[in-house]
Amino acid sequence: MESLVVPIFVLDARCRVVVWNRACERLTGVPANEVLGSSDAWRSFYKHPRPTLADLVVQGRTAELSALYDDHQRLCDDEGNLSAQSWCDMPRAGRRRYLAVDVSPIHSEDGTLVAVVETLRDMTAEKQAQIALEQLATRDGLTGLANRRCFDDTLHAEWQRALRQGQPLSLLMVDVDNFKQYNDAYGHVGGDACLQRIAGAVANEMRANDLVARYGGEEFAVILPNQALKGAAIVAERIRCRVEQLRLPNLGVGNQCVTVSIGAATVLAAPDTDPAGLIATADAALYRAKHMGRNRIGLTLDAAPAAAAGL
Ligand SMILES: Nc1nc2c(ncn2[C@@H]2O[C@H](COP(=O)(O)OP(=O)(O)OP(=O)(O)O)[C@@H](O)[C@H]2O)c(=O)[nH]1
Repeated sequence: MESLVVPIFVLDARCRVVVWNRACERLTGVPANEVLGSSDAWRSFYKHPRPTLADLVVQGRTAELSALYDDHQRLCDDEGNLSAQSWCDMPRAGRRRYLAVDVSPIHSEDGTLVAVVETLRDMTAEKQAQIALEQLATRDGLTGLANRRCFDDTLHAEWQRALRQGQPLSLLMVDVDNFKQYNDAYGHVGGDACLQRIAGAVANEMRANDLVARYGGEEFAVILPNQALKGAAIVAERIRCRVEQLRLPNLGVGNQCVTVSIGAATVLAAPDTDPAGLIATADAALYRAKHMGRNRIGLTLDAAPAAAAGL
């Protein structure tokens, strides 16, 4: 076990470390003589007290697996072997690592647990690649906001939730004013930088449950779950002000600064309606805001959904 290339440690039936091989020393940065005999294996992996997978098995606390690991499974041989994955702080190695760990209990002939062997695999590179792929699939490359696909999926999910819970759902469509002129004055690269500043300003106004996405081109969409039209209008006004306060000059339009127009709509989801209707209502409100001179908020004029949302 000592010279195996796979990092391994073993706990006895009182959670004391009885084996800590060289590969485990290399992975954790903790020499064997510091941990052998102690019940502190966790310190090599985590900043704050919590059991290792081997501790959980020794202590019969496997009910806590879901709370402590991103993912876990019982291996199919059904001899009590478990596998789990999570991020570990690795305080002594000085770098966070994503570890996949397997544990195998060892029993005496009479069935008494005598030790638990834990093997570790460093899956950091694979996990980072997976996160990067997920980012690519859901993020807009220019602004880092959620992309259109993520917006569509989230709106659908929030719609279903609003339907189940009978709560209002609001949507803002945010469109940069006179952006063609901006591009003409500053070039496409300048236009891109402007979109990034606006994306940052919009994202700053959001709460944890809201989603801000790049809907396309110079248009952003904001999903506000469980938000009535009055609240949506307040958020919209904050976004409008925030962008105005960036004071990004738009030389293409005289002395004006870059501004946005926003269409806001709210519905109470019902089985005979769909998210496309909410988008259309917010789009119509945006169109009115543009028509009335830009740099303003358009609220839904659709009496039916407004009334249904208790507004
Ligand atoms: N730089 C840059 N420009 C973009 C991008 N996507 C769309 N645009 C530009 O955004 C401009 C949108 O122009 P219009 O649809 O006429 O809208 P507008 O000039 O903002 O006018 P209003 O919306 O009526 O205020 C076009 O010139 C597009 O080329 C992008 O990713 N980067």
